[in-house]
Amino acid sequence: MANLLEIKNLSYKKNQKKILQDVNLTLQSGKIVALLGKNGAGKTTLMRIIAGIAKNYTGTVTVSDFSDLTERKAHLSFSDRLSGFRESSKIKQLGEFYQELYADFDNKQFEQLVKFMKLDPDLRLAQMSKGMREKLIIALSFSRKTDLYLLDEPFSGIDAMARKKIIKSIILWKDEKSTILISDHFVNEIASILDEVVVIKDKTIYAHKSTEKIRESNESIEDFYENIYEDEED
Ligand SMILES: Nc1ncnc2c1ncn2[C@@H]1O[C@H](COP(=O)(O)OP(=O)(O)OP(=O)(O)O)[C@@H](O)[C@H]1O
Repeated sequence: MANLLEIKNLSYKKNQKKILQDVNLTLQSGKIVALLGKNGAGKTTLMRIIAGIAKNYTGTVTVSDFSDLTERKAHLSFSDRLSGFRESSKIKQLGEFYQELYADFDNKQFEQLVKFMKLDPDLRLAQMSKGMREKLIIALSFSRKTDLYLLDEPFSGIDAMARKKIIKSIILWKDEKSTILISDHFVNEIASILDEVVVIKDKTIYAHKSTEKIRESNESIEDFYENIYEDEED
């Protein structure tokens, strides 16, 4: 099977401080993968590097065989908190904006996803709750037809119903060949849909295991993750 994401010997510093060191990670196509780690472990940083937003790293990052930044960006989608948009923008206007920005954006699919998420297309960003924003980010992300989806903490601070809706949409709208990397602090809420688990600890990829292997050894995914941090005190 083809490697969709390949990270080799990646290190990253910010203000002289080492944030990630010697990260190596290979993900194949068609997988749903959790990126786990406690606060400050480096999950967002790693996603920003893959997405080409954080640039001054050493090592190589390849997405669908593309390492060149422009080409790499065309083959991935990164949920970026909607920070670049005016608060007065309506949902449907964001759809139009994305359509101009990304050749692979399908506005029809966006309209369907917005409906599926029970969002009003005329709602403005300023009127939206955290959960509604997360749903919108998911709708925008999955309206692009791309190889790699990077979802940064899509479940933070949202209620159980919204979580279920997001998980359902991932299952329903995910293309067979695309790979999704989802960062979170907890794993239990997404455990059922995961193919693999990646844990960041001590500035690097501390563990990478398939959920099948974890379950084979009679361990729950949650225990597997918690055992990694067991001996640590905060
Ligand atoms: N702008 C910045 N300047 C300096 N250090 C930063 C900056 N942003 C993040 N860091 C540091 O980088 C490390 C990784 O942060 P990052 O946000 O990637 O972690 P995270 O795993 O996503 O955390 P969380 O779960 O809290 O979102 C932390 O030690 C943090 O202090």
